[in-house]
Amino acid sequence: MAKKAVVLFNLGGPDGPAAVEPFLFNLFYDPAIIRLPTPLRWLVAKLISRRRAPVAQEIYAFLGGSSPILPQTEAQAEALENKLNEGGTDSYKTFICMRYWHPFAADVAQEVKNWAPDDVILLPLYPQFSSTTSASSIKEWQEAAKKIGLDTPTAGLCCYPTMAGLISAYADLIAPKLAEVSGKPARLLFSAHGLPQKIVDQGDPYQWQVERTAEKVVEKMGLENLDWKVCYQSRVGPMKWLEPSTETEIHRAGEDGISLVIVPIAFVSEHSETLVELDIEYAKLAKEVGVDEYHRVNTVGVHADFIAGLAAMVEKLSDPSIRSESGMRICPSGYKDCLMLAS
Ligand SMILES: C=CC1=C(C)c2cc3[nH]c(cc4nc(cc5[nH]c(cc1n2)c(C)c5CCC(=O)O)C(CCC(=O)O)=C4C)c(C)c3C=C
Ligand SMILES: [Fe+2]
Ligand SMILES: [Fe+2]
Repeated sequence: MAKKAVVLFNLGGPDGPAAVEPFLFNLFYDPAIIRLPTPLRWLVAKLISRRRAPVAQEIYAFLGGSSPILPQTEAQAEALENKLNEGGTDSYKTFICMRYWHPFAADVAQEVKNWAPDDVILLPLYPQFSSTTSASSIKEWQEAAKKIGLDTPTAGLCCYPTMAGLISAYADLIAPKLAEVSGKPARLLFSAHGLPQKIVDQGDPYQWQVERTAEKVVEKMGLENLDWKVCYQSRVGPMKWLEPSTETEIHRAGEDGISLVIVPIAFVSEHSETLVELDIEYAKLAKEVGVDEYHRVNTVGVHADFIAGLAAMVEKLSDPSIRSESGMRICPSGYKDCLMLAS
């Protein structure tokens, strides 16, 4: 029975008020986020994290001072481990690795090494690939693994924007929310975390993949004349970010005098961007600008279709014939645009 370690990657979040500023520093010190050389990047990260901390602390205060992203990811890791070990011949163990707060790659790589697996599978919990998320996490992992001499054969998954289990989980979660709309007609807003336009212009496939996810969900819903739109939330800083923004779309819905059903299309668990930004800030804005009804669809979380889809991809990755030479850059959904570890 082969031992297989599955490492789930996500962003991470502060585990208390004192962690907010150092968490933000780690985020802005990431060269995938702030693309400056080292001493300057350190200084910029210090300045931005100090300035942003009070705003972020207010956001996390709504959640009791900390992010639920780790417990949410733990639930997903447990569900995936159970699914993978269901009657199979391999023994799977899931690990969680966060990019900007604990558990960090250095500690998790050591834990994986101590478990002594025959195979390691890297699974970013980002359906759509971005240089700022999946690639940044995998790079950090590879550096940590190298440092401690973890040289177990490793396969990684770049992205899965149209994975069947993801799409059917969304369709299943959206349908009852659409049915809840009782007043004016509804528009479905697929809201993804934004990205500076410059990063997309440099070749990041995130926006393209987000659009593919939304299209597939709409196709799966099979509703005639469904009114829908992709938009981007959570802008930070003065740069131009992807458009239209979610705020702009909420204003437009108010002008059109319709209802909104909002779907977080790039997050697979609940955290500040869903529980505060979507549920509190945007819900308030929707009311102010005259949106008739505002409903928010839950993230896919531990939805059985999503977990089964992840498990199927992990099992597929166990087949060495579908791995590239480096073990990475696997794109089961056929996205040639995926740039992960192409270099
Ligand atoms: C698809 C996922 C994400 C992308 C792409 C992404 C890019 C990105 N984010 C920032 C800045 C911030 N993001 C923050 C929180 C946050 N971001 C994501 C996901 C993506 N980010 C998640 C899941 C979370 C929530 C974490 C949690 O609550 O646990 C924050 C902190 C919150 C705040 O201050 O508003 C910042 C800052 C940039 C600059 C960026 C791309 C360049
Ligand atoms: Fe973010
Ligand atoms: Fe890919």
